[in-house]
Formats: sequence, structure tokens, C-alpha cells
Amino acid sequence: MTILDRIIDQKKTELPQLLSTKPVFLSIDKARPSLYETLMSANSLQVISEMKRASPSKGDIATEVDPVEQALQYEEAGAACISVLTERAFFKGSYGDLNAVANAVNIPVLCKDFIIHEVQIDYAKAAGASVVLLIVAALTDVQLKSLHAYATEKQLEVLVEVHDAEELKRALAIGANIIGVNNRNLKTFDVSLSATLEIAQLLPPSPIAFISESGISGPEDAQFVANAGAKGILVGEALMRSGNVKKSLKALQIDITAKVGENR
Ligand SMILES: O=C(O)c1ccccc1NCC(=O)[C@H](O)[C@H](O)COP(=O)(O)O
Repeated sequence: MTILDRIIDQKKTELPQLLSTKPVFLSIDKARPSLYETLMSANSLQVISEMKRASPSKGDIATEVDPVEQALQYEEAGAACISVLTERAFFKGSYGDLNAVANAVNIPVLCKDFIIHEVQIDYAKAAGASVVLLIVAALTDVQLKSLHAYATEKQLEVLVEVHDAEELKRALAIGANIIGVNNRNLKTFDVSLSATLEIAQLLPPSPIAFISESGISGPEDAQFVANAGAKGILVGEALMRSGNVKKSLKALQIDITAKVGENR
């Protein structure tokens, strides 16, 4: 059984609890910028910075970090979006973290979880997310299509995550406009930025906001994926462990003007 299978099994055990309780959060309704528009109009590589306490591959990363303080530093440094891990069993996240961050910042907020049911989208929205993640590898085509439609109907943007060519086809088939390639193989934990290169070469000329996720440890990696055509990057561990969050984040905002106009 892969780690992804284990996480999904865990999610299934949590669904009855979510389905039997109404999501109640202290939520300020904010009009946030569109992540898609931000990505498509930017002259620099956009950073989706993540609030990540722990992970299955690395164990504890920064369990004691205050999510609001971390998020405010991200926002001040010019992050395009803040990703908040809400998965509890493997990542030590929560909807409480998401809600606190969403209330503190004005930029887009991504609920980073393993969504398999509409009720999780309801919780993400109620907690203040403006973007949700759908992981192609975790869903059937029918689930992917209906969850994508459901989130869109709820006025949420959707980051559709793929890892290989087959998954990219499935993401394109549902009309995903924000596609992220995860450089981490969620079955083996192997990380390789070549996944970004592979997927970039397969993208159609349609206006897709293309993001490279995971394993980006500094400006060299950011430059590599920017050269491949990424408009944005999703970075967790490197920023969570940084002694100077703002400086580390700014160093990732690579100029991509030379590439604007090409098939990016
Ligand atoms: O991070 C993991 O170990 C992991 C394992 C299994 C499924 C998902 C996992 N991570 C979720 C993510 O996609 C990352 O948190 C995100 O892309 C940031 O990655 P990184 O910059 O490498 O922390």
C-alpha cells in the first residue's frame, strides 16, 4: 500500500464526522485576487508559499510555527498565494490553521488537502480558502470531474495536480486552467524537477497557468523550472526551515519577462 493510499484511507474514515457536523468558522468574507489571473499576468515567477508543519517524507518540519506569523511574512514578501496544509494525521495541519491564515491575509489561500468528497470543499470554503487542490492520482475521472465542477460552482479556483503524462491528459480533459506538476512522486517520495520539464513539453498552447510543486530548495531550482515554463512554484519545506523567510522567498521570484509571449 502506497502512502497516498494510506492518506486516502484515512480521509475516508474522517468523512462521517465532517458529514455530520456543519462547518463553523470565524470567517471574514474577503474578495481576494484570482490566483489564475495573478499567474497569467506576472513578470516574475510567482510563489505559492506553504504552511507545512510536518510531512510523511520528512517527519516534523516546523511543528511550533505560528501559522499567522508565517503567513504574514509570506504575504509581506510578495507571495502570490498561501497554501495551508489541513491534513491532520500525516501533516499535522488543520482547518483551524487555514481559517487563521485566511482571516489574516488578503491574498489567495489554498486549502492543501487530499479531497475525495464535496464536504471537504464545503469545509475549505467555510474556513476561508479561495483555492482548493485536486490530486488526479487520488481520484477517478468521475470524481475529478464532479469535484472540479462543484468547487467551481462554489466560486473556488482549483489547482489540479498531476505527476505524469497520463495524469496531465486527465487534467486537460476536465478543462483545468491551473495545473501543477508535483515533482514528488507521491507513491515513492522520489523528487525530481525533471517531472516539470516532462509535463511542460506536453502542455497544449491554451492559456494554462502552469505551476511546479515540491522539492524547490532555492533560486537555482526556481530558475530551472522557470526556464521550463513554470509561471509559479509551490514551496513548503525550504521556506518553513528558512532562518529568513522573506529573503528566501524574494530570492525565488525569478524574472520571467524574457519568456513572456512564448508558450508559457
Ligand atoms: O511532502 C510530502 O512528504 C508528501 C508526501 C505525500 C503526499 C504529499 C506530500 N506533500 C504535499 C505537497 O505537495 C508538498 O507539501 C508541497 O508541494 C511542497 O513541497 P516541498 O516544497 O517539497 O515541501
